[in-house]
Amino acid sequence: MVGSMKMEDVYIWDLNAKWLGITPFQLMENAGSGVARIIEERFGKGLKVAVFCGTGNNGGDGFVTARHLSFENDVTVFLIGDETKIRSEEAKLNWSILKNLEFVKIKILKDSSQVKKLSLEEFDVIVDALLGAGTRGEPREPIRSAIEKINEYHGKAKIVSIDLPSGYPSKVRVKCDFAVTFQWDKEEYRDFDRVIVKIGYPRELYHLIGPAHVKFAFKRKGEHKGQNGKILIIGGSENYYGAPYLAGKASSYLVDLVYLLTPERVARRIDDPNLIVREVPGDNLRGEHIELALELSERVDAVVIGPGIGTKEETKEFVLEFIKKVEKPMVIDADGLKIIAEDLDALKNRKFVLTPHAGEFKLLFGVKPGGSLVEKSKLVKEKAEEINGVILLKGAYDIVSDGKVWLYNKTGNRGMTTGGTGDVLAGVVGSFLALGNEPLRAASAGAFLTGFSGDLVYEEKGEAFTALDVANKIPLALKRILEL
Ligand SMILES: NC(=O)C1=CN([C@@H]2O[C@H](COP(=O)(O)OP(=O)(O)OC[C@H]3O[C@@H](n4cnc5c(N)ncnc54)[C@H](O)[C@@H]3O)[C@@H](O)[C@H]2O)[C@H](O)CC1
Ligand SMILES: [K+]
Repeated sequence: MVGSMKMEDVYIWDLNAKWLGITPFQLMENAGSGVARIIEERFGKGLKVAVFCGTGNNGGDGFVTARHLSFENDVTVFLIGDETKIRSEEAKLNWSILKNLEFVKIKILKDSSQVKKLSLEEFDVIVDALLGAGTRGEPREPIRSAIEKINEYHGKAKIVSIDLPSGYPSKVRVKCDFAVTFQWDKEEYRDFDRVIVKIGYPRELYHLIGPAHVKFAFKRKGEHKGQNGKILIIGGSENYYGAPYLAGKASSYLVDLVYLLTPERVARRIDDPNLIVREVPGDNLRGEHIELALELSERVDAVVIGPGIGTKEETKEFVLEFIKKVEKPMVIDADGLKIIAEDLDALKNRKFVLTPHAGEFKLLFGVKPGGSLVEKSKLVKEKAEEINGVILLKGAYDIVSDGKVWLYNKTGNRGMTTGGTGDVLAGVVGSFLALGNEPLRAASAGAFLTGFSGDLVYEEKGEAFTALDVANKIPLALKRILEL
């Protein structure tokens, strides 16, 4: 069991499950049949059952439960609300199926006066499918009266809530004997007895990075200029100018302001109006440029350090000093990784994502990742825990870990081995940091979005494409993901 889950995780798994092709119809069928099975296991058959349904998908689960219990039990469905309010396709389908059955009694109660008049003496079991995860605020009428009506029979009939006691977490909630909840034990659902049933999610969903990670990471802090993330890219040297440019280009699609700190000869080669280039004299960044770099870092939300920065002695001093002093979350990539490999202590109390490929991983940790996905993820998790930060190990499947959980990303293709896609990735991960995400989310979303952009380029061009193609495909990739 992977500990307790946050609701946000559940929404992410839901969305990624859909991306895998698992439909809400399957989930609702499995949910409702799971509840029916638990009821029959616990209370037998030949029961008089009342199923109280709302007009959301919690109610939809109730429709399915009623169908599964019908005929062998005497089932009455109470729809609390107007049937035209049933809105999801899956709930509508299950409602119409129910209405076609002869052996299910249906009562539609639209207002609370009708509900208050109800007597439920005859029922052995009352199923509460009024409200579930979609509850917003205190229960409103007529649902409220239905909750109060059910509670009149607490201790007389068996009361089984679907997913959670309706009304929860407000104090007006169903006093159920237990709730049947789905697939994982949400930490928000703690103070009631519950039975967990699986409803079709593959367990590996906990480890799969999907489009939902990008959707949640691409939150826009505010709609005003400059509130949507500012990033500083530090890189370039006498023999590399493309790397910092690619990282900056990728970032320019995701955040509002992109600063680029680079030696003058690199700066002269970059004439992209989206990038605010700050140059230092000479061929390489070195110790005397620390102050400028730190001063610039104060203006941004996140930093990417390493693309094309080179490994001259003078540059090593600059990189290590900067990493120790910077106050912002950062991505350390490429030559930056080679430099800190000599002094991992520089990472103490820092907030960072390392983005090594297998060779850089070996340089950092003395062991080359190999074997199965699980073996590699175990190694990445172990090293991430050791350095107390996030590692994104690039590969056919990228592996991301913060030392507590591990995730893998399947997007991307063979064409991505072209030089520079690592720089694009570093810029994308840095941008998600700049948008306010924790390192694990930033790395996960960055891996998915970069690979997905590469997949869109592959669809268009086959394997012969450049890293700049990948960077320029980010807007379309993001659009596709946000539409899912
Ligand atoms: N992925 C899963 O885990 C699955 C969940 N299923 C079930 O779906 C519900 C969540 O369904 P949703 O439609 O989002 O919301 P609800 O049915 O819980 O409620 C929405 C419904 O109720 C009205 N409403 C909201 N707040 C209130 C209120 N305070 N008072 C009165 N009415 C309220 C709102 O207008 C809607 O009409 C989840 O709990 C599971 O049971 C899937 O079926 C299986 C997979
Ligand atoms: K419920």
